[in-house]
Amino acid sequence: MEELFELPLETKLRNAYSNKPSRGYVGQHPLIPVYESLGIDDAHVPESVESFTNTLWPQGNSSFRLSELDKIVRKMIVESFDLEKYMDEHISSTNYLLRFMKYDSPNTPDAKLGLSPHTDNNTVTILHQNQVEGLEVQTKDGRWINIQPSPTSFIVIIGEALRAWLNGRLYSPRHRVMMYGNETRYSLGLFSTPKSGYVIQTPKEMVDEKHPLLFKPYDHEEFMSFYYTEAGQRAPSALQAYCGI
Ligand SMILES: O=C(O)CCC(=O)C(=O)O
Ligand SMILES: [Fe+2]
Repeated sequence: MEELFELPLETKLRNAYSNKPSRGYVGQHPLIPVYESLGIDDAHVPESVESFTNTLWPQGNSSFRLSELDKIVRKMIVESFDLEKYMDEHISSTNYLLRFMKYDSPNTPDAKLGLSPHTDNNTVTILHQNQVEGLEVQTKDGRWINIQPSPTSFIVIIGEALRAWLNGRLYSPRHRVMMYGNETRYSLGLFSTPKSGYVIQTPKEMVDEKHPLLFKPYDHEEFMSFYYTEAGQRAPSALQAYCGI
């Protein structure tokens, strides 16, 4: 992964530009200048990953199978809520975005914001990073806890799309990246994301008197258009503002 970031910026931009938000190259943002990332769309489609990796590693590279881990996690969740009859639809209604991220070290005694606090809007996020700390997750009572990086584990984060589908039964935590010290941080995220045109609708089994319906059915891609508007960015919960009941 480090070689990837040794490419000149112009090459990365030329190779990886995308019109869709959070796909392709993202970086040079004045609020978080230490952050750069590269997102590969349709990361579960071998041809799309191959064409991307061929551009970056013409000498070849091993294939990514992280999507299997995502499916295992989602199947376990579906089973634990007795929603097996929705399994096929749940699994087949997502695409994958694979994103590489680079956070420059601040090289100052002060911490620097690497990525602003947010919840993930997609279904499930799987993260892995080099041995440089920085990811922090907010507890329900507002405390930030530091996630210790491990070379042998992945971090799984529940996204808002899954929270909405499960009518709030699972929590989608706010998280951020804070950079300290003088080491560059690299991370990799696989984001399972509802397909465009697929309407996320809470199964009736998840709704009862104790658990009234939280969100109207919604299309993720249309919600993302709202998310990037001023109203979406200002709302304490963009999903709540968009389709909350
Ligand atoms: O770099 C990380 O560890 C976190 C990235 C993240 O939260 C995101 O891209 O949504
Ligand atoms: Fe995130």
